[in-house]
Amino acid sequence: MPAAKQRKIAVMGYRSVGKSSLSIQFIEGQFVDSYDPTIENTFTKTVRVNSQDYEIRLMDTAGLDEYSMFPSQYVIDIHGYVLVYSITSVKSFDVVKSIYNKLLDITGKVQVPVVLVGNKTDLHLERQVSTSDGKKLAKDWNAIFLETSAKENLSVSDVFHLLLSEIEKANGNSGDKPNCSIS
Ligand SMILES: Nc1nc2c(ncn2[C@@H]2O[C@H](COP(=O)(O)OP(=O)(O)OP(=O)(O)O)[C@@H](O)[C@H]2O)c(=O)[nH]1
Repeated sequence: MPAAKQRKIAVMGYRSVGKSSLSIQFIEGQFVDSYDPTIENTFTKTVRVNSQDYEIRLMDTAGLDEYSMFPSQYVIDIHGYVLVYSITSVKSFDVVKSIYNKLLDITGKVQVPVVLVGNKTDLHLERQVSTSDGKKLAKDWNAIFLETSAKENLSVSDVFHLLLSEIEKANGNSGDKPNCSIS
């Protein structure tokens, strides 16, 4: 059995889009229906994907807006990003675009492993961002796109599993081969 790989993932987006709820649903398998703004939280969990164990450190970050500087502590050492908006908020969709542009700017990379997540699909009557707009944005970024509901635990673990695969690809690994790159 290959040794567990350590992967650091940052969950970012506008306020109240469900970053903490997605993180807690993935790590603890529960949904807490209360709102407690996050300053910063780190969660850890070991998961197995494609016969490889990963020790995930999940950084649940404070909500940003289009005027926020990209927080420097989420540039170095982060292997991949979960960028979250709420399907009930156009503003949160705009903010996620601004975060992505700042991320590329500050890392100086043309591409980083990203999963774009449209959360709160259970609130379909309040939808303001269409699935096709989300898909199109992710295509422009060459990123993975998923719609989720942290409340109903819909596609939540897929977000993290797919991001781990993207990180492997970015490291030049197609799957379960040993990772010898220095990234
Ligand atoms: N209906 C519904 N509500 C959700 C979902 N995800 C989160 N919420 C609610 O949205 C509110 C904000 O959720 P949080 O997870 O705290 O959002 P956050 O993005 O971490 O917020 P900040 O820490 O302020 O950045 C809470 O009341 C959650 O219960 C979801 O999938 N469906």
